[in-house]
Amino acid sequence: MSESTAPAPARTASGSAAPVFSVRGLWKVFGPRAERVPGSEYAGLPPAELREATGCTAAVRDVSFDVAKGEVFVVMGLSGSGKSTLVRCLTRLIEPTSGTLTIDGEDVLAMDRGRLRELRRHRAAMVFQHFGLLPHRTVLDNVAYGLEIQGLGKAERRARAAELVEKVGLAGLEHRRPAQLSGGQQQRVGLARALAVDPSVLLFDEPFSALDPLIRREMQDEVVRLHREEGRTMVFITHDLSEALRLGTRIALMRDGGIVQLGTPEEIVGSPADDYVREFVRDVPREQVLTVATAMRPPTAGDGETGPALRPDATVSEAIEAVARSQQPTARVMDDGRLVGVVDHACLLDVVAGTGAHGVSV
Ligand SMILES: Nc1ncnc2c1ncn2[C@@H]1O[C@H](COP(=O)(O)OP(=O)(O)OP(=O)(O)O)[C@@H](O)[C@H]1O
Repeated sequence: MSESTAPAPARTASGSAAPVFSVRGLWKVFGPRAERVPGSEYAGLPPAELREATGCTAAVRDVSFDVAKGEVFVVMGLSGSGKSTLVRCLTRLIEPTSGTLTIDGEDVLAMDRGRLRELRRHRAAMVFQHFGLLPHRTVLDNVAYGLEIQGLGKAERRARAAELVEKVGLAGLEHRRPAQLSGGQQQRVGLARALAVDPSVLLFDEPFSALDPLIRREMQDEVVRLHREEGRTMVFITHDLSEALRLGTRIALMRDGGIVQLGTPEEIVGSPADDYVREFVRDVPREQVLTVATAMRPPTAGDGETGPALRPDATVSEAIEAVARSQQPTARVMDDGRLVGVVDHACLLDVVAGTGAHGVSV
């Protein structure tokens, strides 16, 4: 069966556990007397008019969401939509203008400097596009660095660092220096270093955008694998839709500082919230994102005896392959041994053509 483009790593039902981050009515306004903008008559103005009237830019505009424990929460949008500002607000690398923000139930806006340092070092580690590696240190020592500032003894931190170097696929390169590594390998060191402090959430700021496409794909697989193995919570910024669809448990699509849609890849592609989102996802191969649970029809008499069996979260593309291989007219969608629906040629083609109830009608 072919690999799905959205490899569903531990898709936690959002809201089922206490969220890691909880954000409500968050604003970040840059410019003179920024604090007068949220909640005022200026708040609803389009960006150009807001700038004209106040000299301010609302980089983040009244945003609310939860990041569920164990999910990969992707923040996606075009350049300038507010992604970096939003994610930097989460650890107050940028100070929000207004709103509320908690991590594991603790008020981030009330944290003093010491507590904030602790938050950034141990609880919410950031992986940047420019890896910020120490050039004179070896791979192993770069990874151990995060543990050094945590106060771990030398033997212990080298042992832990060696484990992580192995985990991100760099075994054998421990003693190289960053300049002796490729971009992808350097990014793996950055990843291992962030993992070293065992944070409750990893924040990625466009970490792979400088990598060439093949290496980028490899690094995405690495993130999926790490997420699958560890179930670690991740917030991942990207402007690349296919990366978002591949990695995201849920995607927040930003435009002009606001979130225009927040949903699973399947929801974003299958039910775009407005014309902007519809245009954004227009070229996505829907059959690789939509699942048979969305495409199926109820079983009728006679269905259910033949045809290949599929899980409800199998993609339509996997279903097409299964039906084609079996040369049966339908596939059965089975959940826990129970027949929950059937996909036939018409259901599958509707998704590909975007003509069914669940396709993106244009
Ligand atoms: N320090 C600042 N002062 C004034 N305006 C800023 C500042 N930082 C960001 N902005 C503005 O806020 C908006 C959002 O910027 P931000 O960098 O968050 O977007 P982004 O989606 O991360 O973009 P990119 O993908 O290009 O990194 C932009 O209009 C930007 O010009």
